[in-house]
Amino acid sequence: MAEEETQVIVGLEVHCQLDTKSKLFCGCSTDYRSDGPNTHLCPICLGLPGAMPALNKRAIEYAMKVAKALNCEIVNESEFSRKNYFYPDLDKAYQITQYDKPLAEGGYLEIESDAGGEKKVRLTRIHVEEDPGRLVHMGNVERGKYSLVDYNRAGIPLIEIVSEPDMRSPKEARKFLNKLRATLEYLSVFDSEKEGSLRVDANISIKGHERVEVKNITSYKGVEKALTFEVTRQKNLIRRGLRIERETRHFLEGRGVTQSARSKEQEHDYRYFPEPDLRPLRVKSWVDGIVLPELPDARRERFMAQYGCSLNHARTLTGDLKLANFFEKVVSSDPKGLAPLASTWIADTLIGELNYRDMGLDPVDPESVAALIWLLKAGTITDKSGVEVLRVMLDQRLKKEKTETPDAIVARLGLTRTTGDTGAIAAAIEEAISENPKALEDYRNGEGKALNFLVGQVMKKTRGKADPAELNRMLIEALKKKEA
Ligand SMILES: Nc1ncnc2c1ncn2[C@@H]1O[C@H](COP(=O)(O)OP(=O)(O)OP(=O)(O)O)[C@@H](O)[C@H]1O
Ligand SMILES: [Mg+2]
Ligand SMILES: [Mg+2]
Repeated sequence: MAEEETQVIVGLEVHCQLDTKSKLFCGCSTDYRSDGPNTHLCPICLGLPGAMPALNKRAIEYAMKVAKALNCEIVNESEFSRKNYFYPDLDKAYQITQYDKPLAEGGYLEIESDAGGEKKVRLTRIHVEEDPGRLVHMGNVERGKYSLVDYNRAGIPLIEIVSEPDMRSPKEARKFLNKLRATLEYLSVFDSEKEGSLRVDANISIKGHERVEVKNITSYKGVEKALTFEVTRQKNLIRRGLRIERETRHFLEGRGVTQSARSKEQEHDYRYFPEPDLRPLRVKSWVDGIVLPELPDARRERFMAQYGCSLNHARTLTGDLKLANFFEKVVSSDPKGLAPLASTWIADTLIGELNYRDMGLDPVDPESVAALIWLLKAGTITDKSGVEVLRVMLDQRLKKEKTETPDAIVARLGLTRTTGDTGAIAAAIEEAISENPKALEDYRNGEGKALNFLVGQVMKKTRGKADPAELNRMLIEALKKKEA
């Protein structure tokens, strides 16, 4: 099939919990995760007869902050509606949401496109709604033995951000979500670390064919995986000349596959009508009073200008609020001097080592990393030893052992660079050459790889402490002598 015929089209509906103290229509605390199920309830969030909702002003301010940051237009008048459906996660049998008059329309979010460079993903709308309760299925969704329900989550403020179908691959969808998460965190309206704080319905089609909606994916990686699975499934059907059904599917996280769900409710099944207990919302005039903080794109530009970061490093560092703050703390004692080393060591090495350990940034203190960068900058240790020190630092934190300063680790492991100690290097070179006559021969026959191999051997013998430039120079000299 030609590429044009297999063009992937993705649009996302993203539900984000707003990090308010109390729920959207009552005073119940939203901080329920550490408490037992069904402990943060009142007649309003339970929807008992006669209970009257009262709108949380802070939630609307948060939603407007997001709308402004995403370049949306706040409408003159928006409205809450009741979306009626029967499902055990909804004890009052309707959800208060916004339907034909959402809070905000239009807007866009810029992401790094697959083709390279920035691209705008247009947004359709942002609306405010209450979260339903949480169902815990014992067994899987389709064939569970029974389900438990926790209404603590019922009534927590959500915004739903609906994108236009502007993404062209699962990877772009992942980029969109990462950028959105970063933006929400910079705005201090969202806590991505809270379980279930972001949930995605991912719509995907192949150009010219029906779209499929994969509902309620709860992880960023999950969205990319579910979409990747769908691309393969849909392309296979098309290749075999079969039709793609317009349907809703579930993502089975453990198996990495999607599965057809019961047929999707039609819009009229929801019997939407304006919520009679809430007045229309006229808040457009608040927009001018909303002051936005520095957002990820602006911070990225600043990191490049102020610290000389490469585009990729700046992207990585500012793509996460905590990481960006961490970087600025690390370089604070000498921004110009430390930034070049700190960019690579944090954006590449530290992130790599953290991911490898499935570890977050929280246990790592910027002071220790700054101390390590100073050692590297002063030339006290080699890059190779730097990695070793970093690994020890991370392992101590991961295993909750007593932590040592980088200097203490260098001293304990004897990692100080053996520069000037040419005797030790020369001895290691002699050893390496005599142990590897084949490499010597290959080198004589002009094989460049042999030199790299010998460098590695000498490095090993000096346990990475030798200055790489010095080592290289001395090794080539020694090899030349042997040739003569
Ligand atoms: N051809 C398409 N391929 C992939 N995604 C599409 C396509 N057309 C529309 N979409 C996306 O589908 C989503 C439609 O969401 P919307 O909430 O408007 O309707 P819905 O899915 O029918 O309703 P519900 O809120 O009940 O899920 C948007 O994110 C849009 O970008
Ligand atoms: Mg929707
Ligand atoms: Mg949808």
